Amino acid sequence: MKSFVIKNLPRFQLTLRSSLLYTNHRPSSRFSLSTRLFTTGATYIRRGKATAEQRHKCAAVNSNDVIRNRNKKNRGLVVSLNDTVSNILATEADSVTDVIIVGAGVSGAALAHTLGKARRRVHVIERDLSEQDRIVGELLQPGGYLKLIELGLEDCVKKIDAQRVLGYVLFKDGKHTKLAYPLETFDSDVAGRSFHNGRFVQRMREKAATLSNVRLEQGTVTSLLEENGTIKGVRYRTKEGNELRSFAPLTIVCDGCFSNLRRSLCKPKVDRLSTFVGLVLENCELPFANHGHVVLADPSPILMYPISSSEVRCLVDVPGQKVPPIGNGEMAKYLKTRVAPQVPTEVREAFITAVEKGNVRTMPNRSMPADPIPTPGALLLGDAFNMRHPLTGGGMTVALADIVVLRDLLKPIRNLNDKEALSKYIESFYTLRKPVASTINTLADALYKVFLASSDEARMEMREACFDYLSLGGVCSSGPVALLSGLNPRPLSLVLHFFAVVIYAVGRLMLPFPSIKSFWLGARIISSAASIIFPIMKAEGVRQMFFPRTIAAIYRTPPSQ
Ligand SMILES: Cc1cc2nc3c(=O)[nH]c(=O)nc-3n(C[C@H](O)[C@H](O)[C@H](O)COP(=O)(O)OP(=O)(O)OC[C@H]3O[C@@H](n4cnc5c(N)ncnc54)[C@H](O)[C@@H]3O)c2cc1C
Repeated sequence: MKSFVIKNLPRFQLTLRSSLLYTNHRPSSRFSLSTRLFTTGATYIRRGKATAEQRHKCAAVNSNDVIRNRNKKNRGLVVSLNDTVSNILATEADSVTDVIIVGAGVSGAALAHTLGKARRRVHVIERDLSEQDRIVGELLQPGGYLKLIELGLEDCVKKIDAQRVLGYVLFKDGKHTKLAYPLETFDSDVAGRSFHNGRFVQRMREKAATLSNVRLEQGTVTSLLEENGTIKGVRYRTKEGNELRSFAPLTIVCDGCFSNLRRSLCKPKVDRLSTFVGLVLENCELPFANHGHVVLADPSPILMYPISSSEVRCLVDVPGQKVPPIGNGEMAKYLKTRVAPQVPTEVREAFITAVEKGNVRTMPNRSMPADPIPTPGALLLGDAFNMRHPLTGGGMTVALADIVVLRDLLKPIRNLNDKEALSKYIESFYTLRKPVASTINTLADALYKVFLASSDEARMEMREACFDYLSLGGVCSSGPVALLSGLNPRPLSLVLHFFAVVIYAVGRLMLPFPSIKSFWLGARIISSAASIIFPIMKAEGVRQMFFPRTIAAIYRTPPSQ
């Protein structure tokens, strides 16, 4: 059997058996234009299994551009199929692809491997298969690592110079407090991991591509194909500019935080909270090895953690919608004069050197509660579906936890063309994922607001109390850290700790003797805390978060096989 090497995966070249279809990467002379234009038919032709009828259908599709654009404005990038052709396509596609995955980032790559291992025929379409250099998704919480193990992907954090993370250190006004992950009851291998996101994703893509039933293709999905309210597949553009279509009974959209395709599958309420300014610090040692560092700076937190044995990622939060422009030097000035004096002295020089080197990147920090529009044949996953502030590094943990839930739910469905069963399982997915996802989301957004510096005395009292509460140790630190790390993401525990901080903040104002001023400040702290947490919980869905059993769902737990 022949092998093909995908050349645009420089770090981990993917070697694929010739039975897989890689339209983009094949010597074009070996394939006719129609073969390259319609991948589904092409698979058959390539394998020499195409019947005359199938060849005919394939040609018919290529010669008929029957896609109409209906309600594009209101529905997002969704186009409708002409009935006749879609029937032909359904017959073709049913026998070839079970699941189309849009995007092979953290979610898409992990999902491709997971569904491939479950013997689904998967077609992954990813815009850029080369190794990305990004400032996102670089710290995987231990809870996320446990999910990686459940998915059999833990080896993807090996051989990429990933660093073990054992907890956090919080810095505030010259003081610091160490918060260890509660890992005592776990295997010694379990810990957080920090790494270059691109290396991690590339390892997962590589692993998915080793499965003969996973087809990884470089292309940009431009729209979802819909017929009578059911998503039938996608339309995409290859690297060479060819417009192709792919069809499957289930399309899972994992196109990340800037998703163009989410609009028809959810009601996106995106809130831009702040911006992370990312730098890489070289040749320096963090004050506490193997720990994430969070500085409660003014106006907002600074994060640091190792991403390799010689590099430290520094993410400076800039609140609001705007950041100082990079081009005219204002950003460098801001970082040197306002931020540098607040970073720990051990890394200050490396911080200034990194600013002067000029490799400064920015990324918006956005929050978006999951609000799906249940649509037969399609599903959103990852940041396309749900986002939270990245302060707590929860995004990958939520995505991987969702994949575990989805994998278990889909297991009993042998035929994904059974639309009714598929829709019911997918609806159960929205309910089953909620307690874990909404706990991590609520904690991230609430903690970010608590950690912001403010001119409001009540907010500053709350910030101070939160730092002191976490410094108390025992359950006061292990409880919140278990939530943050994804080791024990329970909504009730989150609410208890949040209000324990509020009571602690108010209680100490009353000592040694309460005064009218302290009563008034205490009332403002309570009101301010409520104004932080209740809107987030409302957006997440109080009922789904705390009382998922009251929501109609066909399965409360993944059905036994
Ligand atoms: C600044 C910042 C820092 C973060 N840090 C952390 C952290 O430390 N830890 C953590 O757990 N989370 C972190 N997150 C969140 C984390 O990055 C995301 O939750 C995670 O990457 C989501 O994975 P995803 O697969 O949904 O999206 P992505 O990983 O972004 O993948 C999306 C993929 O889809 C592809 N794509 C997009 N459009 C198309 C298209 N039309 N057709 C084909 N392919 C397409 C893209 O090329 C990309 O490969 C951070 C987020 C931000 C903003």
